[in-house]
Amino acid sequence: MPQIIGLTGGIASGKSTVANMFRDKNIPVVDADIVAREVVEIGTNTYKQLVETFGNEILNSDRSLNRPKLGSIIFQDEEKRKQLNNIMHPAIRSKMKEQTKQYIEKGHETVVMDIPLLFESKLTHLVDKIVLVFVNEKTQLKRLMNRNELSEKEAVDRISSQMPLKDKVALSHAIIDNNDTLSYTKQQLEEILQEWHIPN
Ligand SMILES: CC(C)(COP(=O)(O)OP(=O)(O)OC[C@H]1O[C@@H](n2cnc3c(N)ncnc32)[C@H](O)[C@@H]1O)[C@@H](O)C(=O)NCCC(=O)NCCS
Ligand SMILES: Nc1ncnc2c1ncn2[C@@H]1O[C@H](COP(=O)(O)OP(=O)(O)OP(=O)(O)O)[C@@H](O)[C@H]1O
Repeated sequence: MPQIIGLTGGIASGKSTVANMFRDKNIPVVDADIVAREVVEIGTNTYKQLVETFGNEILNSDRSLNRPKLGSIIFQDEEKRKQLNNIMHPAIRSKMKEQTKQYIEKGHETVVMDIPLLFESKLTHLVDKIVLVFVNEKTQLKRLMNRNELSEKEAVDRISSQMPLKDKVALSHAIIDNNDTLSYTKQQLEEILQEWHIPN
């Protein structure tokens, strides 16, 4: 039986970093953030619904989606975030399921679904096992501000839009502590794969 691993965490906790470690082991990853970009390409249904709901102000001059602008709207307004989620999540979910199915049909025994909002969006039924990438609040804030060049307020807004990472711990089957070096993170991943009898 193929095994689907759900990879989750909080914003800037290190999911993409760990996802790349899976890819290095030839375990394919279906990434919700990448799929979320595909479903809003100009002309898609999702794109049209977003423009209808949020107006032309969320577009760049070439009519592509202005991501920082949309982010600044939805991360500080729960109602607007819900509207965005209602428009985008069904499309993201069905495309992710399709991509996962394709990897399994190609013969992969293990596929990773990287889903930041796995718990918030109640998607745990899509996966067999859950790996949580964990960082403490201080590290999370610092890495998010550095990576996205956000002010402290903007970064705190983004972190607060998700379930607190510490509440995700008890809901996960394995935890990777990513506060430390990348080699320590990789070592923990290898231990989990061994414990779950996943060849790597
Ligand atoms: C608002 C958008 C355009 C901002 O784009 P931006 O390039 O700044 O961020 P990016 O897409 O790289 O997302 C970064 C992280 O933000 C967090 N995040 C994104 N969307 C949401 C959301 N609706 N609620 C809570 N956290 C979110 C996730 O941890 C994600 O990994 C973008 O995040 C988006 O399209 N969000 C809606 C789709 C979604 O919910 N994606 C999350 C995975 S299902
Ligand atoms: N162990 C580590 N040591 C130092 N920096 C790290 C470590 N792990 C990740 N980072 C850095 O922290 C930032 C966040 O990591 P990453 O992009 O992997 O997180 P993410 O969970 O995928 O984020 P998002 O939810 O926003 O997609 C990146 O700039 C990354 O280079």
